[in-house]
Amino acid sequence: MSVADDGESASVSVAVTGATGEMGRAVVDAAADRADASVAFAVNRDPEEGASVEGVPVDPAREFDRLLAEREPDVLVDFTGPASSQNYVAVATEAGVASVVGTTGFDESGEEALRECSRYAPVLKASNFGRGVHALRSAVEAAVADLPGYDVEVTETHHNRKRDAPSGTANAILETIEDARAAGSEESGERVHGREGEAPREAGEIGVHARRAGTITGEHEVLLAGNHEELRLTHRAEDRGVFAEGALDAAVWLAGREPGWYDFADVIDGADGETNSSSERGDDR
Ligand SMILES: NC(=O)C1=CN([C@@H]2O[C@H](COP(=O)(O)OP(=O)(O)OC[C@H]3O[C@@H](n4cnc5c(N)ncnc54)[C@H](OP(=O)(O)O)[C@@H]3O)[C@@H](O)[C@H]2O)C=CC1
Ligand SMILES: O=C(O)C1=N[C@H](C(=O)O)C[C@H](O)C1
Repeated sequence: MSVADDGESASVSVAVTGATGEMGRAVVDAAADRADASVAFAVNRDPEEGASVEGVPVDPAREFDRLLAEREPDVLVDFTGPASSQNYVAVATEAGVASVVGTTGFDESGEEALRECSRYAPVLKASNFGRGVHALRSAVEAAVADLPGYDVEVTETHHNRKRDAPSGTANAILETIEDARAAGSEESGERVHGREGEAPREAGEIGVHARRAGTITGEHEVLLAGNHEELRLTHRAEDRGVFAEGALDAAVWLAGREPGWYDFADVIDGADGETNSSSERGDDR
């Protein structure tokens, strides 16, 4: 962390991986307009010679260890893929650098590998850095508690390049629904992914639908229906800058914390330095 003349913390420096991807670009772009965060360096798997984003050179990923040692960033910000994310976080942890992970689509062993790193350095992982999604999950929690027995269907819609389904955010919302039902002693049935053929709805099941089309940034809808009425709670991201700003807020919050496992809820709710404090809302793959 660089220090201003008056002794106040001035700017958290971040290493950006996947820098020529959609989110990597958005993070570099957002950092350029902030006083509290700056880019220490940016890498991508195999950038073209002389590649840059917003004037920041993009180095090849094979230089990652060297750049960590030379530039000493405070925090890694990673939006790549599950396999590369695990590698980047492991190397950053080894160097004593905190990690903010926005990548989604981890399986259980990938998630476990990240959690193992969080024993040695701070790791903050969130499937969605939109503040509105945090509010959506709170609203879903309240609605499920107030409407026991209502049918619930979750639908997410994303651009046609997205690899994982359902989205990490949809999985987090599903956890929220199941936790809220459990808290109210309501039984949750299976998650049913799409429907085909003879497939009548069972009581308690949660329908899950993933749509992929065009350049849609990201939309999540939770439909609750029963008692001849319906409630639809929807979040729509209009621009990836929303996620990038949230990830940088998380990086600024995470810098200098104790090793531990953190969530974006900790940033928004202002948890102060607890280790392994998050996860009250369950898994956030
Ligand atoms: N938490 C949140 O708020 C958000 C999370 N996401 C998640 O972030 C991730 C990235 O999304 P997005 O930016 O749209 O995707 P892109 O495909 O646009 O970018 C991914 C980047 O990661 C790199 N990458 C992928 N796999 C590897 C690998 N095995 N080794 C090295 N580099 C790799 C790609 O390199 P190359 O160009 O060589 O393929 C690319 O630069 C996804 O998991 C997505 O779900 C997205 C938006 C918001
Ligand atoms: O891949 C994306 O684009 C997004 N992925 C995240 C997810 O899987 O939930 C968040 C956001 O919806 C955009």
